[in-house]
Amino acid sequence: MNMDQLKRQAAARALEEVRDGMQLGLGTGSTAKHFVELLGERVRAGLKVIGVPTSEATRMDAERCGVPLTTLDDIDHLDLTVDGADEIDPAFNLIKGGGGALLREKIVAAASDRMIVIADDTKWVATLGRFPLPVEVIPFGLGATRRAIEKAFADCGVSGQMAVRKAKDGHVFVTDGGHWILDAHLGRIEDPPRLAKALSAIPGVVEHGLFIGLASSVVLAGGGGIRVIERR
Ligand SMILES: O=C[C@H](O)[C@H](O)[C@H](O)COP(=O)(O)O
Repeated sequence: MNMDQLKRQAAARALEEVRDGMQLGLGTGSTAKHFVELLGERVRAGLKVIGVPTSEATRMDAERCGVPLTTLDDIDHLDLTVDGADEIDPAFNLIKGGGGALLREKIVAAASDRMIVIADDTKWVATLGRFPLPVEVIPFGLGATRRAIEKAFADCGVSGQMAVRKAKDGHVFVTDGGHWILDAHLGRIEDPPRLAKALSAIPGVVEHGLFIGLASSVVLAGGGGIRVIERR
């Protein structure tokens, strides 16, 4: 089974948790895209749900698949968010934002009663940090913000190169919110909650890709089958 089939399997398992009438957060990325497609099939077969997309890309996918959409201004909570991740550790800390959607993803996950993370099992790691940590920043004052981030890294005992993310065309990648992303190559993040707190305190940082205390369960698809792990 190839990686894409594993991602679809994880998405299909998460779909089993969806009930009629649910208000859903719809994640972003290649794994979440499978979930939106499978959800669309169920909607076309009569399932009644409404979704809040975490990116313009997901909004377009959901519209294409016939999933009805709303916003967090029009509903007061979400029952369940299903989203992918770039890394997941045993404490259910996540790195997200490889696709640049971390800000809306975090807003949606935080507004949700439950978050199911769907992934192939290569995303499950002992320690976060091999995947570069995305930090979404305001372009204004970037030099000062960068120095503040470096100081936060040093205070938290991590270090590594940071680079402004580029799009495929070589131009700076701009998020759905009009911001830029610094990708920090840290290698190991020993204390993700501490680093998350330090980054959140920096004025030019809009959001960062450390998701702490948001995931309720993880669905991992691998060669040996599906594993569902619940947060204790
Ligand atoms: O911004 C992107 C999201 O955080 C994705 O959920 C994450 O990058 C995982 O994406 P994929 O399922 O494509 O590996």
